[in-house]
Amino acid sequence: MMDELLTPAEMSEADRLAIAGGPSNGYGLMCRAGAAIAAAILARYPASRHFHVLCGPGNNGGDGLVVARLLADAGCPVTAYQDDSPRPGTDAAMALAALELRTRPLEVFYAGGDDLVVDAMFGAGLTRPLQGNFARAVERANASGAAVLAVDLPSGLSGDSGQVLGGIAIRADMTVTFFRRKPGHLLLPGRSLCGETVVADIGIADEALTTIGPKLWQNNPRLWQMHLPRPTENGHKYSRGHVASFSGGPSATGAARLAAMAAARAGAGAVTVVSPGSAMSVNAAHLTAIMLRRADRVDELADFVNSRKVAGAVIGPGFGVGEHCRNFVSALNRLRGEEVLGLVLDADALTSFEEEPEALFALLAKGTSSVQPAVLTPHEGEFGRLFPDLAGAMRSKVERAREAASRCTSVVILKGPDTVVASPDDRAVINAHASPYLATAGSGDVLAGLVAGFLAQGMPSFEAACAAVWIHGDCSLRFGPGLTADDLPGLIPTTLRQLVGT
Ligand SMILES: NC(=O)C1=CN([C@@H]2O[C@H](COP(=O)(O)OP(=O)(O)OC[C@H]3O[C@@H](n4cnc5c(N)ncnc54)[C@H](O)[C@@H]3O)[C@@H](O)[C@H]2O)[C@@H](O)CC1
Ligand SMILES: Nc1ncnc2c1ncn2[C@@H]1O[C@H](COP(=O)(O)OP(=O)(O)O)[C@@H](O)[C@H]1O
Ligand SMILES: [K+]
Repeated sequence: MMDELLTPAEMSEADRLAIAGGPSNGYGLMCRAGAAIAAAILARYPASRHFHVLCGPGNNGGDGLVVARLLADAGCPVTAYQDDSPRPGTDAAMALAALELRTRPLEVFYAGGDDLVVDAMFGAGLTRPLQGNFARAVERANASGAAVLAVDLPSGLSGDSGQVLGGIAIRADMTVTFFRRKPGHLLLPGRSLCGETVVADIGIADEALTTIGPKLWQNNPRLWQMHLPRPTENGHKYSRGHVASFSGGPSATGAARLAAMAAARAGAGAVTVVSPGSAMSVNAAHLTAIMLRRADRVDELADFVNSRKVAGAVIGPGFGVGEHCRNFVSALNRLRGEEVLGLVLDADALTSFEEEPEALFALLAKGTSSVQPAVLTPHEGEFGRLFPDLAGAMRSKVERAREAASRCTSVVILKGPDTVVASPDDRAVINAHASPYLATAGSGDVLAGLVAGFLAQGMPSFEAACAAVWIHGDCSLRFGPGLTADDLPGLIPTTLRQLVGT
C-alpha cells in the first residue's frame, strides 16, 4: 500500500532506518534518487534543448548533482548551478566530486522556453523562506516558459503543510518524490505547485513504516472498502439502517432533503425527513421514497427516534441557527450510542455553538469506547467559528483538523479542495479525489447525508467519513461540468457498485 503520507521528519527517519539496515549508505540512496529522477527526465522530456539543474546546499542539491552527472553521461546538454558548495564530508560533496562538469553560479541561470529546469534547490530540509539568489532563480524558472521538474518538492514549498514559506516557490510540471508522498504534495497550494507527482522506489524497505507508524494517509478505498455496508440476504428495511434528516422552516427545506436522498443512496433502508409543523406541506410536496415526520419539540423528537429505531441522524443543513438547534443537537447526542447510532453535525448545528463551543465539546465527549464518535463536517468558515484559534493557514490543515477532532472527541471532516478527515484517535486522511465542480451550493448537504447513511448501517465513524468524502468526490469527477447538488445523490450508485459489486 502506497497510501501512507510521511512528514519530512518521518521521511528522514525512513532514510536513517534504510541506511542503518543497509546495504545502501546515504550516498547510495542519493545515487538511486538521482537515477530515478534522470530516468523520469529522459522518459518525459528527452527532447529538451538544454537541461538546467539548480542545486541547493543540502541533499536535495546532492540529488541534483547526481542527475547532472547522469544526464551528461547520457550525452545531454546540461548545466548544473550552485550558490555555494556543499559542506565537505557530506553526501552532496561526494556527488559534486563525482561530477565531471564545472558547476556555474546560480545567479547566471537563465532558461529558454524549450529547455528543462530541474529544481533541486530545497526539498524536505526547507526551514525558512527563499531569499537572494534562490528566490531569483525561482522567479526566473517560473517565468521562463521551460518545463520544470522538481526533485522531491518544489523549492519554497513546505512538505509538512503544503504552504509556501515566504510567498515564493517553484511551479513544477512534474515532481518526483521518494518512497512515499508527503502531506505537502496533497494539501493546497502545494498540490497545484507539484504538477504531476510521481513516487520513485529508491530501495527503502516498507518495514521502515512499522517503526515509524504513520497515521496519515491519502484517502483511498483501500483504507475503508472492507467496511462498506452490504445488505444481508434476509435483511429488512430497518435492519439496513433508518436515517433521520432534520429540516428547517418552510423556506429552508431543500438541504435536509438533499441529505436524506444521499443517505438513501448510501444504502440506508429507510430515511425520514423530520420537519417542523410549519414546513410539513412544503416537504410533503417534494418527497416520495423519503418519509416525513413532524417534530417541533425535543419530546417529539425523542419519541420518534425511540419508536422508529433511528440509527443515524444528520442535523444542521438549512436547520436554522439558535437555541432550538442546540436543544435538538443535545437531545440527539443523548441518544447517540443508544437509539441513534451515528450522528452527523453540519452547517447550522455547528454555527449554533459559535458562542459556546466548549458546551458542544462537553456534550460530544461520551466516555464509553463502544459509542462511535459523532462526525462534524465544517467548511473553513464553520471551522473558524468553533475553533477560532485553529483558523487560518498558520498551521497545517492536517494538524488543525487533528487538534479539532481531539477537542470535540469527534471525527472532523474539514472540507475544501483538500478535505482532511481526522479522528480523535489521531488517524487522518487527505482527500485529493474530487473535482472543483463540487464547489456548488448544497453539495456539503449531500456529503453530510452520505456519512449518516453509512453510520446508520453500522460503519465506524472514521471509515464512514473517509468513504463518504471519496465517493462524493468520485461522483463529481464522473459528472464534471454542470454538476449541481441535485445530481449528486443519483451518481452515488455507480460509484458504490464499483466498490462493493452488485
Ligand atoms: N530522506 C530520504 O529518504 C532521501 C532524501 N534525499 C534528498 O534529501 C533531501 C533532504 O535533504 P536535506 O535534509 O539536506 O534538506 P534540503 O536539501 O532540502 O535542504 C537543507 C539545507 O538547506 C538549508 N536551508 C533550508 N532552507 C533554506 C533557505 N530558505 N535558504 C537557504 N538555505 C536553506 C538548510 O540549512 C540545509 O543546509 C530530500 O528532499 C531529497 O531530495 C535523497 O537524497 C534520497 C533519500
Ligand atoms: N475546489 C474544490 N474542489 C473539490 N471539492 C471542493 C472544492 N470546493 C469545495 N469542495 C467540496 O464541496 C463541498 C461544499 O460543501 P459546503 O461548503 O458545505 O457547501 P454547501 O453548504 O453549499 O453544501 C464540500 O464537500 C467541499 O469539500
Ligand atoms: K526541490
